[in-house]
Amino acid sequence: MEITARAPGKIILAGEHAVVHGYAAVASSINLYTVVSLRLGSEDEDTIQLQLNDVGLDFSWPVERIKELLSHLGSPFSSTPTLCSLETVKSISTLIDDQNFPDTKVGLASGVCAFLWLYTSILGFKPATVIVTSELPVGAGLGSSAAYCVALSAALLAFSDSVNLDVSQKGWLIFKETDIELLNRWALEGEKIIHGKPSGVDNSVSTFGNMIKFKSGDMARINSNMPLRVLITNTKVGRDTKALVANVSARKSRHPNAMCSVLNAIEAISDEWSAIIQSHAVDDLAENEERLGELMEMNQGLLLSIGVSHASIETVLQTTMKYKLASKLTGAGGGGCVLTLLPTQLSGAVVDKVVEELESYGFQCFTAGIGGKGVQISFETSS
Ligand SMILES: Nc1ncnc2c1ncn2[C@@H]1O[C@H](COP(=O)(O)OP(=O)(O)OP(=O)(O)O)[C@@H](O)[C@H]1O
Ligand SMILES: C[C@@](O)(CCO)CC(=O)[O-]
Ligand SMILES: [Mg+2]
Repeated sequence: MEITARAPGKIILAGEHAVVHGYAAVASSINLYTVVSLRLGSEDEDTIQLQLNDVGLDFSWPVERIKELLSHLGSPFSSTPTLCSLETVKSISTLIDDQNFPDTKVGLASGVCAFLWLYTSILGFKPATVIVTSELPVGAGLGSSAAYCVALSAALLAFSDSVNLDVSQKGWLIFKETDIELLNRWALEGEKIIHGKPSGVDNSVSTFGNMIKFKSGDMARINSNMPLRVLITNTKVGRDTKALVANVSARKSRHPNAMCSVLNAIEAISDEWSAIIQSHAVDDLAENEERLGELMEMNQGLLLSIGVSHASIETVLQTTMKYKLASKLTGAGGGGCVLTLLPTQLSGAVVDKVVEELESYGFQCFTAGIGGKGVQISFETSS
């Protein structure tokens, strides 16, 4: 039997980085997905195979070799999301080294490590083939790591003893409430391997979908009363969330008072964002869009002050500013993607001009549906 799971990416509208330190953030799912298909039993019966199509990597581990390094952990323990210890990361790294991991792709090794941890913890040592494909740019601020961990956790849990699913149902299905909490906790353990110190906002919005406000591990759903349109510009400058998060923490320990003031200011922006977006005053749409734009500009200024902007991001800001449009980086920054608010009254001709100018720098612009469903699974064989 084959199972397919899909999990959405996300945009952070306000509060990235601050959220790692316990301050509020506002995030929304987008309709771009990472898809994981999982078939138990592999062509070669005694292996666990992983195919990462977007990054051109293929792995095949003999089950016996994985057991040799990890069976002392007593897996599977699918109902108990558990931190992957440093010692286990070392054992898993040996499994990755066995596969002659290409030096040029070494940044992707933590994702493979997260796979092996989630796989063996949830399903133990059953042979299988797992294929990952994504519509999200990998490592560009749209939550590709969270979507990867959430979709993997969903596919693995669907085959575990810990969740109850009706395999006869057709189409995309959602998990029951208790099962989805378990899934989200496993995805967070995967994110910890990739990010080091994730706040949990990315995996939560990918798991539950919609728009959320997130603070210190707690999530509140936001019911948006405003149409929201943003342009996403991928600067294509590669970056790594783990390093950026670590840099912000280091700056915070060097300048605790100044950094706390900045992070508090970011939280005030997240609070105002969520209040405006939920406001019922539909007559004030243009005014509210203006206020959101101002908040985005302020948030971007504060993100610059904590050291996570980049020359490419500044180029996007200067370009959109010429058209009086507000922008901010989204996700960890340091390159990656930038959001530009597109007010309802903005003409298509202006949007086309902005996109043309941004793309002349080699950036890639696109739009995405905001606030759709979270993780889903299907028992129908993908074509
Ligand atoms: N489709 C995929 N195939 C393989 N690995 C992936 C995939 N998507 C994500 N990853 C893993 O996630 C890592 C990128 O995560 P990272 O957190 O740096 O960026 P992001 O999640 O896209 O951005 P942000 O955290 O700012 O939202 C990759 O290096 C890889 O290990
Ligand atoms: C930079 C960060 O705040 C958001 C990354 O999308 C990290 C996190 O919250 O885990
Ligand atoms: Mg990430």
